[in-house]
Amino acid sequence: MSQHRHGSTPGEAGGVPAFPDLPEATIARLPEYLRALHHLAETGAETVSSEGLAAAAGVNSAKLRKDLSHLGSYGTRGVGYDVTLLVDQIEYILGLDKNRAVCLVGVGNLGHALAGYAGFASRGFRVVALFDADPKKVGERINGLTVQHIDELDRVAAEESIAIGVIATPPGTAQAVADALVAAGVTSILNFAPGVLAVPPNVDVRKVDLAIELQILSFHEHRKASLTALPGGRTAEADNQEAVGS
Ligand SMILES: NC(=O)c1ccc[n+]([C@@H]2O[C@H](COP(=O)([O-])OP(=O)(O)OC[C@H]3O[C@@H](n4cnc5c(N)ncnc54)[C@H](O)[C@@H]3O)[C@@H](O)[C@H]2O)c1
Repeated sequence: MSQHRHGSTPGEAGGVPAFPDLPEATIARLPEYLRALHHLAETGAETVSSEGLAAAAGVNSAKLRKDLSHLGSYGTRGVGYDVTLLVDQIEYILGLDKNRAVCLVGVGNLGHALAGYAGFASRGFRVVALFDADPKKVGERINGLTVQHIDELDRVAAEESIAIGVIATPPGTAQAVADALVAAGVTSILNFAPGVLAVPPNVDVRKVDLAIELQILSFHEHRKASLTALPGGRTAEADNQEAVGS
C-alpha cells in the first residue's frame, strides 16, 4: 500500500503537542501491533515482552520499542507491556474508538467483494452506504445495504457523517468520484483505482494497488535470482533468461 499525505501538523494546546506527530512508517505498523495484541488478549495474556510482541507482529523488537515510545509507552522492565493498556493506547491513537462511517463508490467486481466483507466492523468501521452510477446496480441489496445512486452522495454523506470514502470505480472516473466525495465533505479516501488523485491539502488519500505490490515482489524475485551466482560468473537470472529466449 502506498500513500500520500497532505496534512498539517496536529493541533497544539498551550504550546504542548495535543497529539503525537508519528512517523508514517510507525503509523503503518500500529495496526499490525493491534492485530497481534488482540490475538494475545484472546489467548488470555495480560502482559507481553517487546520480543514476544515483535515476533507476533512480524517486526524487529528494537523498531517496536521505538514505535511504542512515540506513544509514551515504554513497558515495565522484566514484565513487558500491559496488553489491555497498549490496545487502548493504539486504538486511541488510530481513532478506532470513533467507529467511523465509510461509504463505497463503485459496486462492480471489486466493490461487491468489499461490500460483502464483514471484517470492517470488527476493526472499528461502519460501512453505511454503497453508491454506483449504473441504474441497474441501484436498488441492489448487499450485506444489509441498498446500493444508492451516486447523485445521493451529498445528502447521505451529511446524514451519516461519512468520514472515509472508498473508490472502486474504473480509473477514468476516479478523479470525478474523488471530487464528489470531497465536495460532500469526505476528508479521507481509500482509492483502489490505479492512478493519482488530485485532492485539497486537508484530504488524505491512501491507494491500494495490487499490481504495484506484485511489481515490488517481482523486483525481489529479480534481485534474489541475480544474487544466486552460478559457477563461472553466471547468474541464475541470466540462465533463466536464456532458457526463456531459446
Ligand atoms: N487495487 C487493486 O488491487 C485492484 C484490483 C482489482 C481492480 N482494481 C480497480 O478497481 C476498480 C474497479 O474494478 P472492477 O473490476 O470492480 O470494475 P467494474 O467495472 O466491475 O466496477 C466498477 C463500478 O463502478 C461503477 N461506476 C463507474 N463510474 C462511476 C461513477 N462515476 N460513480 C459511481 N460509480 C461508478 C460502475 O457502474 C461499476 O459498477 C478499477 O479501477 C480497477 O482497476 C483495483
